[in-house]
Amino acid sequence: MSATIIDGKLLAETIRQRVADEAKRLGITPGLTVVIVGEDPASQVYVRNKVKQTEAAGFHGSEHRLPESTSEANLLKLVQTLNNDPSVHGILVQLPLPDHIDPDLVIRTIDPAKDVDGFHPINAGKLAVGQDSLVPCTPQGCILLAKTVHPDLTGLNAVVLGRSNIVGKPVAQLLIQESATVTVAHSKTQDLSDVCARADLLVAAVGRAELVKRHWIKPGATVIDVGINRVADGLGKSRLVGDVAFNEAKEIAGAITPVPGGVGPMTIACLLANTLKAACWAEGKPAPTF
Ligand SMILES: Nc1nc2c(c(=O)[nH]1)N[C@@H](CN(C=O)c1ccc(C(=O)N[C@@H](CCC(=O)O)C(=O)O)cc1)CN2
Repeated sequence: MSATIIDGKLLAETIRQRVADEAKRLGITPGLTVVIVGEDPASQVYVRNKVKQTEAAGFHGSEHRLPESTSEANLLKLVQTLNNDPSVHGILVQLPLPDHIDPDLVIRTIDPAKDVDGFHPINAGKLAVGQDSLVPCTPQGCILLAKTVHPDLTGLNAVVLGRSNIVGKPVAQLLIQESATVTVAHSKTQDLSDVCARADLLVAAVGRAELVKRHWIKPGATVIDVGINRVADGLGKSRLVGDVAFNEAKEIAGAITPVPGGVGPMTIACLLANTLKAACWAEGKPAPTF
């Protein structure tokens, strides 16, 4: 039997609409500023889409496009300026940054109350101890997608494949908050495929194209594929694939997210939700949840 395909594009549209409606109801115009350094083509597209979708939600969106040669000091100065600008509720510095800039230092310089990526150590710490915080967007998206299949994640055996600060660790924290039983697996895990094959819910966030094969998946499991890997299609062009070998996985999984059209679109929808949350906090209004 073939798995249910979880439609991330559709859910992202629904979330974006709800976020826009809530902002209107609250009488708030959230402001998001996106900073990009350099010419990475994929980043250019993501930033364009972020600003476009921000404006489509009725928010104020702006961008700073800086040349590859921008010094770390100048980028930090810009972040400080944005920290001090009351019309900016959310600041996002697009990753990856050029090699001469330390991303951790940049992230630590963003005011945690405006850190709509949720990457600042203060926000990561709050998430770890279960305090309300700005939560990283892709992990939030993973949970919302998983909940379309399992509205209650309590007691599910969840395996998170990947341990990055941006996806793996926060997804694991969110799943713990949802009372799932969580295993974090990674490239050094022994019997990796067997560990994954015990999961009722498998979140693949390892950044390796089509690593997860059919026999890594428990029959009927829900598979959330975070990977976005560009590979050659053999015809001189390229195509996007996830961390899961989708065609074989969908024959055994109960439900699965596609790539593209799964987790990716949820990242920007959750970014708008975080921007509204930051704006509500700044204006002393209760922040809605989605
Ligand atoms: N500061 C940040 N940098 C980066 C983040 C992030 O959350 N914050 N995440 C990724 C890139 N990213 C957002 O920035 C992102 C990636 C993918 C998508 C998306 O919608 N993907 C589509 C396919 C798009 C395509 O054709 O290339 C999909 O999966 O359907 C949105 C946002 C790294 N940097």
